[in-house]
Amino acid sequence: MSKLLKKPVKLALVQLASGAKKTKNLENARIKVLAAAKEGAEIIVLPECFNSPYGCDYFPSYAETLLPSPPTAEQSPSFHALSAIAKDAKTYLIGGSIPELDTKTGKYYNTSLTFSPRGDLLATHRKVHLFDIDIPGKITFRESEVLSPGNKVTIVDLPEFGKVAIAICYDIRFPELAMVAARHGCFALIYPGAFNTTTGPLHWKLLAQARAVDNEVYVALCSPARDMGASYHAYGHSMVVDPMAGVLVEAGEGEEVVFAELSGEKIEETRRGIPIYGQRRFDVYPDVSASGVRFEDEASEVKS
Ligand SMILES: O=C(O)CCC(=O)C(=O)O
Repeated sequence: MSKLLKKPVKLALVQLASGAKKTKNLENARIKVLAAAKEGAEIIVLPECFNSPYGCDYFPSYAETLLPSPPTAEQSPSFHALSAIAKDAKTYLIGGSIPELDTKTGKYYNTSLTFSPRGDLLATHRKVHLFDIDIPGKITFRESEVLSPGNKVTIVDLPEFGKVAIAICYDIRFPELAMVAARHGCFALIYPGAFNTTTGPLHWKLLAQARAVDNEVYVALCSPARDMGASYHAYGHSMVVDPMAGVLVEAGEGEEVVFAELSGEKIEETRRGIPIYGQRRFDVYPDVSASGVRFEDEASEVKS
């Protein structure tokens, strides 16, 4: 038996087409997740900002309150919808992300919620690295004008399988976060994400393969479907990459659900063949995963 992934698992990425109506997005997510569960998926992932259009202008009006946890249905319809979907699907559900307002501090976050097959909240990840870029003539985006960053690495134990790390979109550009998670025993790094038509073609697959090859783990990226009528054009191309950096599955641009089988043996085989885990030279450079890593949020109510 593999130490990292106790048994093979079928993962589904739901590349959802989200529009302006939150209730419709939640209902669509429900239909697609239940259908993926029927196909045998045991871990199902939704995209970044799956319940709203993506963009700084939308965060405040779509934001929901998650604390104190559990929130009421009025405070967070998405929390309750995701919990019910996971319970009805009887699968783990990594609920993409939603805009969150912490009413105590007045701060907004881009937040991912993970639920168990019984509908219990297992983890909350607030996007750690905010998407602030400026590529003249192409794309300027400043999440930090509205959002605040999260401040922890999020690792979730799925007892019958093993551990996964959850991070959001721009977080994938930071190899330290992935490295820390992988070195703490995750079999997969899962990123709900909404790249765009400028950086997507250049970096989406490259980053998925880079994080996989750096760490010899599975990497899964789940995007919204592309909507050319929206103000932000998501890249699509949700994908799962294996520990050897091979692309197992890649969606197109429209609404689609893709599946991949993950096995612990593939991780072991990769690490036997290219044994970097025993070859690191911490006498030459420091082990960044060894100390100073934060796994708990400062706000103690935010579940790790
Ligand atoms: O890193 C990129 O190019 C895109 C990131 C992004 O879209 C996001 O963080 O939402």
